[in-house]
Amino acid sequence: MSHGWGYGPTNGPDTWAEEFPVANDGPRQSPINIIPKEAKYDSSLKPLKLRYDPSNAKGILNNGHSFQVDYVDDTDSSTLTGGPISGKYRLKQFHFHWGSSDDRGSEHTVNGIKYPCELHLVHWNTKYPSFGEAANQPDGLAVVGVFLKIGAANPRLQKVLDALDGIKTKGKQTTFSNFDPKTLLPGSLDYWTYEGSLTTPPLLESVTWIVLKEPVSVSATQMTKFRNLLFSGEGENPCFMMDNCRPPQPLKGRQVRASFK
Ligand SMILES: N/C(=N\S(N)(=O)=O)N1CCCC1
Ligand SMILES: [Zn+2]
Repeated sequence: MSHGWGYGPTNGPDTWAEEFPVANDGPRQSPINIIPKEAKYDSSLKPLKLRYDPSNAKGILNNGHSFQVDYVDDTDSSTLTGGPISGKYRLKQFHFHWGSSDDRGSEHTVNGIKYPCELHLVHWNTKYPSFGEAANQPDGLAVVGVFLKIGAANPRLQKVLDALDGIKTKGKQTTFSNFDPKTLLPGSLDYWTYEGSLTTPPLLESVTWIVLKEPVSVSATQMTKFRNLLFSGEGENPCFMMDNCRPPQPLKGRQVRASFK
């Protein structure tokens, strides 16, 4: 039975370096703790431009580590441009990380504060022929991170949450169509940005991180729906999906820039 990486006591983030040495040795690992007072305002940073075609949504999958909503990425109809990046990056998928309780779950932290959940919108640089190729390049990926904060129920999340009953166990997927992830974003697109990595194995150091300053709301009841997913597959011992978050990693001299004063 393959052991495989995960978030448990025997295969969690502290063990990943055994198979993926970059976990400990890499100069640009993610996530990080963002200290706003140490971020440098950069007036050359452009506004983010996110243009998504809702009809590109194609499915929702429980991948055993999180769940993801996948997008058709064979044209430039759903893209990220502007911000800290050059050129055009195509939306590949979005997914979330969350905790076992409302006091933790995000991967990035702000002044050491953890949010209960963090949304990641994963994009790849169209100067490369595919996501797989781009993921191995230092400027290959751009991930927009959005914090979710406990408050009023977020109606924009509901369509995603209502689909989770159909993908309870690892490997399950269903169709998921007509969804614009722009609706999940906060009113302000102010952001912090730094050069980092995937936060899961293979931890490739190919991500330009764009972390939005303003969180969006999620209710405690909505959070329970995330935690009702299973890491485990059908017929396996059930293991509820929660705390699927890597802790902040050493900054190793990196500069975090801010798009706002
Ligand atoms: N770790 C990842 N994204 S993340 N958590 O760094 O945004 N991914 C692994 C394969 C596709 C995206
Ligand atoms: Zn992620």
